[in-house]
Amino acid sequence: MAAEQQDTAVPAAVREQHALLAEQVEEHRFRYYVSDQPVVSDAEFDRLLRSLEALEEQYPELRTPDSPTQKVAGAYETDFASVEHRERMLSLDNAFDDEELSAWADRVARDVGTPDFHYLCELKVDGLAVNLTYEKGRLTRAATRGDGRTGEDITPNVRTIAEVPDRLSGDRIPDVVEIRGEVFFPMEKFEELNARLVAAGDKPFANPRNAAAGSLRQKDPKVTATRPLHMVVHGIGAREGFETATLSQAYGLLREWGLPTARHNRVVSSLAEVREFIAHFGEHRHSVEHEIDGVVVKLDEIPLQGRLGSTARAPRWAIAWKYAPEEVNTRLVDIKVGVGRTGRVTPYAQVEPVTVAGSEVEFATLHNQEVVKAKGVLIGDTVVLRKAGDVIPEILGPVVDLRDGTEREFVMPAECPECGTPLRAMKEGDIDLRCPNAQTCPAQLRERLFYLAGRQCLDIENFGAVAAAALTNPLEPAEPPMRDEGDLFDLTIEQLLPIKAYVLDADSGLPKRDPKTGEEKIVTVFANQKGEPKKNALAMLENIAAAKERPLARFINGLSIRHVGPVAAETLARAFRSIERIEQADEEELAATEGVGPIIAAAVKEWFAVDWHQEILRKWRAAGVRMEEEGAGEDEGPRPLEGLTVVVTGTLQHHTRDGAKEALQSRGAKVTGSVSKKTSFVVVGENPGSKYDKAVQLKLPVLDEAGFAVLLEQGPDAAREAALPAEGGAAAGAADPAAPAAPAAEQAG
Ligand SMILES: NC(=O)c1ccc[n+]([C@@H]2O[C@H](COP(=O)([O-])OP(=O)(O)OC[C@H]3O[C@@H](n4cnc5c(N)ncnc54)[C@H](O)[C@@H]3O)[C@@H](O)[C@H]2O)c1
Ligand SMILES: [Zn+2]
Repeated sequence: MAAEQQDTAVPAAVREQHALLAEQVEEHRFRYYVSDQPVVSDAEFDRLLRSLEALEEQYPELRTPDSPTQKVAGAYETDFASVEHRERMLSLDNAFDDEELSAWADRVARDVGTPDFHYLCELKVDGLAVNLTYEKGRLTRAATRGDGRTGEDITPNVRTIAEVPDRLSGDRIPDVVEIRGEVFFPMEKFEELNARLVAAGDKPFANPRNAAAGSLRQKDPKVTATRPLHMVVHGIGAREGFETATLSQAYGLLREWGLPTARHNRVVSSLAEVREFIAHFGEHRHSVEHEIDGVVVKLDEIPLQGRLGSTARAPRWAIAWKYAPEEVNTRLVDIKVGVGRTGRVTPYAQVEPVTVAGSEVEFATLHNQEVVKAKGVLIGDTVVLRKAGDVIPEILGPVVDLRDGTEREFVMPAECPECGTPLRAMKEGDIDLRCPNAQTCPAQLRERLFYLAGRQCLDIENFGAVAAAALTNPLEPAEPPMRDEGDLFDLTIEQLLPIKAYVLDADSGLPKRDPKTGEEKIVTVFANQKGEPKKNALAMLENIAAAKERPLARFINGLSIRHVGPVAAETLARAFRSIERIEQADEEELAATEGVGPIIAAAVKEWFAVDWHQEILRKWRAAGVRMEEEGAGEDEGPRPLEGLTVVVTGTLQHHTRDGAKEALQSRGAKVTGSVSKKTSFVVVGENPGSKYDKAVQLKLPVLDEAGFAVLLEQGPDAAREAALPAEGGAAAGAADPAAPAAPAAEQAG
């Protein structure tokens, strides 16, 4: 069959198709290797190259030596002097699935002629290949790969990379050695670079790989020196005066000489272990210090590598396993803004839907207006979109070379898109703009409620985004059943039945339209066609009632107090045990609570100072919500230590730290982590730290374990008598009944 085809002439149409494809591939390579500004994603490029290969598979006549499939890309006239590599720099063959990987392994096993060989697994660094020549231990030349025989002389540029030693150190330095490696640009520095370029009126880069290439291939090495470039070594070329049995041993020597070898290499003896390595780094792709686009598997034994040899473009003893691409090119259709539950207004990108890393993406985060500017993206641009694992998709940068002049800059709106209130920064220096209309802005209200009902807070099943929107901002009736979250526990089925709302698209949040009439779809949200309650409406009400019993921390988290998330909520609940006591605590007490601090303390105080927030709590209480921890109510007996603030430090004999805390709290005392002049007592065990010194300095009553027992059993007055004599001449102060820690004086009211 194949033989027959070889004999038939290649049809003219196929020849033309081949020529067109070849030209496209060459053009993309030029943009990629020379301009550092590719216009298609790597995946798209790989597809083109593969279709070219497929054509040549079918019509082998087309596979001439000058076909792009037969060359290491990169023989171009550039601004750099050309230099010849002593030994060719090759590309790598790819495996895109397990079949291709095991086919390669089979070939290796067949051709090495011995069962005794090892695989060296390495990460495939996403950067650009560089060849370093060391002569008698001195770096004499650095070059790009070029076409594999001749590259560009970038020696002064490479010298600016801190990790690249000018002189090799240690013993056994060879007369000549070519070191191959990858220069990369760290992802976390990328946005900063583009911001600088855009501010200076220069072209931003589309992704870190292009930034690495563009930064290294600067005419002026001083510019290169300002870029945070790094290098990882992944191979050796020509060498005189040293030889090792395996590549992994060679890496060991390279490391001794001071070269930046890879940290994650592994030598294994079976394909199963290779697969494990591939799977492991597929999962932990982002825990590596550079971007990776795959794994390179090599035969470790150098003499066996020689036995397998190379094709015109790649060694037969190595293969590159490619991970699914995380970057795709797509069009930035629009930049919109969304309003969050604390009023923060954030721009986000709407792109032409694309599939990346296995899921369809239509939206990407842009954080804030400064980020939009820093990225240098315009509405209408082709952009590089990245989806790294489970992280929300982000836009890396624009493909500037595809602009046609119709692109426009994003302008942050001055008003809230949902309620029209002028936006502002809440504090001087805040980048984020907020809608200050916290109480009635439909977006904030909806988002707050959605959060309050969500998993982390009251966990009310059947109460999702649709219900939150329908209850606060329905089409009908005119008066919504919920003016704010205060009405949550008063909802009745009668209120729910008449509610009508748009059917919203889950992704865009916009009303869905009837495909035939083009009209927006409207539904009664909680009633069926007969006007009877839907099952999930009844379930929702039941779940709301049950949510009254949720732990205090869940309620605190659900209040959407700025800076108070689940962790701070948990801390506050544990320290104060009821909403009421949090409210009564003054700012300093709050701030002195371990895990709280001044920012949260101020935000909590601010929240309670707002009238309509108070109204929410009043309504909830009226509906029977307690918002306190078990045992924190009035019915728990006397609270002899009410109003005292106590610090415990050091190790106690008869109490664990938690036990001591519990004993104090159950008697009404507050236990804090830091000593201040408001502290009533400092309980000191063995090996106390600086808290003890501070207590002495502030002349506070200090209790040892016996004194602590007195405090628990007989109360503060007796404990003050039992306090340790203060050190260093302060004795009078500690014994003074007017010492600064009198509990009555510090009660906040
Ligand atoms: N977007 C575009 O327009 C465009 C154009 C041309 C090429 N490309 C992309 O460039 C790549 C093709 O380039 P290629 O021919 O250099 O092949 P390749 O990048 O797939 O593999 C060869 C290269 O991998 C590098 N490498 C990284 N880690 C390595 C390691 N541990 N061991 C050995 N080598 C390692 C080496 O520099 C080597 O030259 C593809 O990803 C392709 O999509 C994209
Ligand atoms: Zn608003």
